[in-house]
Amino acid sequence: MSDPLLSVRDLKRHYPVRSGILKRKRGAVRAVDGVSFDLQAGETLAVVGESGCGKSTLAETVIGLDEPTAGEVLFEGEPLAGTQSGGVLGSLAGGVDKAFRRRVQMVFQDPFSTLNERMSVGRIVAEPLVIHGEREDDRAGYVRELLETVGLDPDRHYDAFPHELSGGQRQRVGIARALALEPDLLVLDEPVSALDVSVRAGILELLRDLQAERGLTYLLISHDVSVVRQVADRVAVMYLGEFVELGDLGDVLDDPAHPYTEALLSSVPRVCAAPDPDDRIRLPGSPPDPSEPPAGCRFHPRCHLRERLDDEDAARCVAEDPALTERDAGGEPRPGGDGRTVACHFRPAAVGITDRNPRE
Ligand SMILES: Nc1ncnc2c1ncn2[C@@H]1O[C@H](COP(=O)(O)OP(=O)(O)OP(=O)(O)O)[C@@H](O)[C@H]1O
Repeated sequence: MSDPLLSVRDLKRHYPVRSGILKRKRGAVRAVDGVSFDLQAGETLAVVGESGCGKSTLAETVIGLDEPTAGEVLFEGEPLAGTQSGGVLGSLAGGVDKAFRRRVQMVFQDPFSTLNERMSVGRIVAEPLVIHGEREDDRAGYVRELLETVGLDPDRHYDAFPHELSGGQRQRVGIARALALEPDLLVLDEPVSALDVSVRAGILELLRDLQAERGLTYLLISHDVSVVRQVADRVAVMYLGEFVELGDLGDVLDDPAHPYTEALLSSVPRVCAAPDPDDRIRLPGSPPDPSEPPAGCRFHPRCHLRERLDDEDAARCVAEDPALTERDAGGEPRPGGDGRTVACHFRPAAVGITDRNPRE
């Protein structure tokens, strides 16, 4: 396998919590707290998790919109300034970073707030070209081509303003703008969650077609497992700033190995049938405060599996922070390979649990 397009190593983004007149630092919100992954060219990795688990912070830190507290981001094997070996992000100066800024673009969640209402569609899509001094000779013609590529009508939409467009059309404008500099990697932050259900399928189909035609690589951020299922090749499940499971789409979604993944999925309707309410795993309470994550496994206070462990094993969940370790498809530890990784000390089979649902 060739080198990954993007590698993220132990990335952290902590926001200081300050209080008092002197605004002294009292602690830190650990929004992203030691995340690592590789992204191969042409693949889609989805990051899924509940609201507040750190997905958007991860996306923004990876793309350089936010400054990492620690860790490293490598693009085609080269570390970026602003991550561990490069110093402060404000000085994005090196050649790698200039290239990175062109080759990595973001599609934002809300096409209603991210398009400049005072600019025409043609100007919005051309803006990255203007900033980078690109295609001065035939900018308008190229922008018209881009509009066609994303399913808009250049004759109708080039001179239109955002308020004249539907939500789906606005998101198509956002995608055209992101494509203008011919990037390799698109970071898609909840690309359809602000849209009506009826237009979501069209946008997801467009993203799939663009990937097939242009060989694009996607980092998809979503809280919606049904969206992830339609687009992703691999899935990372995020909880309280950490990845708890990472693996191929089918492995993770059809046979989750981490109890949090099980709980997250048990509330999601399958394609044909809604889940039987009695089969759901109920996640008690809400996620803990990310400025004071629980000791040991961060999921342990809400874990349905832990309730079924004997005292000695249950104490391990509180005492030890499990690392993401390699497992085989059945969730058992294995020596090496590039399969799925899971951060949990236990597998139900290993502790004699066959029915993981704690209802009875
Ligand atoms: N600028 C900031 N200052 C302080 N805390 C922040 C800041 N941005 C995010 N946070 C906190 O970091 C944690 C992760 O937030 P983030 O927005 O990344 O989560 P998310 O999974 O994308 O959630 P959502 O889908 O609701 O946006 C949250 O507890 C949030 O309150």
